[in-house]
Amino acid sequence: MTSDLQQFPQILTVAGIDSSGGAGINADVATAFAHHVYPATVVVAVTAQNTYGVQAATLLDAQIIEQQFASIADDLAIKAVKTGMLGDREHVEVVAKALANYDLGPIIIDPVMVAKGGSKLLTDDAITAVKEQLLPLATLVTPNLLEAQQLTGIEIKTPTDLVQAAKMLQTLGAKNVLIKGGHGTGDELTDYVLLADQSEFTLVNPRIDTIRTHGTGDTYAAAIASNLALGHDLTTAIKLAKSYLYATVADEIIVGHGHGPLNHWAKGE
Ligand SMILES: Nc1ncnc2c1ncn2[C@@H]1O[C@H](COP(=O)(O)OP(=O)(O)OP(=O)(O)O)[C@@H](O)[C@H]1O
Ligand SMILES: Cc1ncc(CO)c(N)n1
Repeated sequence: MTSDLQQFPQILTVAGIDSSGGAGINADVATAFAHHVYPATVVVAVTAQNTYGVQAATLLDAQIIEQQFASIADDLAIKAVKTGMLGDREHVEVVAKALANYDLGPIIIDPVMVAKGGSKLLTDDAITAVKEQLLPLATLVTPNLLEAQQLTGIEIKTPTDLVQAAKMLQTLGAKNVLIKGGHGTGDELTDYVLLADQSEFTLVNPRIDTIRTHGTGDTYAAAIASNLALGHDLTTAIKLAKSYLYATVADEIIVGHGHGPLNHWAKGE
């Protein structure tokens, strides 16, 4: 369905719900609202988790996932979409098929594999499906260091390895690549970006001394999607998202006893 009305900027997040509210769809929705962007959601998984870790997870039936996409596509005007926790091979395939079927704008693939407490959010046999079916659709893929290693088979120890891995992700079909450095060691964290035109840049920030980093990856990708929906180009969208993310980590709120959630009020706009 189309409309001539000037529609409010809308994004879609395709991911899992976090019962403790800090990661997954919950983080994406908070991020979108903080950007004055409207978030629609396709729920793939429901998790029982808290700031200590993930206690249980259930994946929804393919049929209701397909219907959520259809319902949204029939009515809303989605300007950018991001994926997060997809769970297993079957669900990666269902989501890839839907993303290929509907025009939802730029596609940001956050290839979520492991939660902060160490629980697996994607089965090992799904990694091939991510490579073969999701990466070719990706406007941007946003792996952390471990995910980049899993997807490329390249052990990332040096800056040269990082560039190699990013190039490999492009060879696998992702147009633009952002490898996040949150799992790096040292006082500075470096994200590496390789764009479709082969230009590159890094984003460097001091490591904030906090354990309250639940949902950083989700928030980053959702902020990029929100900025794209607002009309920013990809480079600007990434830089603004990084600045938003940094503020949400720096100005911590105390929720729970472990890896607590981010402060989505930090920018206060
Ligand atoms: N302690 C910290 N201080 C400042 N920035 C951080 C910190 N931890 C993570 N970040 C930033 O958060 C972003 C996401 O990093 P990370 O590599 O941890 O992603 P992720 O593993 O996908 O996150 P998640 O565990 O939420 O899935 C990076 O840009 C990183 O620099
Ligand atoms: C539902 C969900 N998605 C993603 C992550 C990773 O941040 C998490 N912990 N939980």
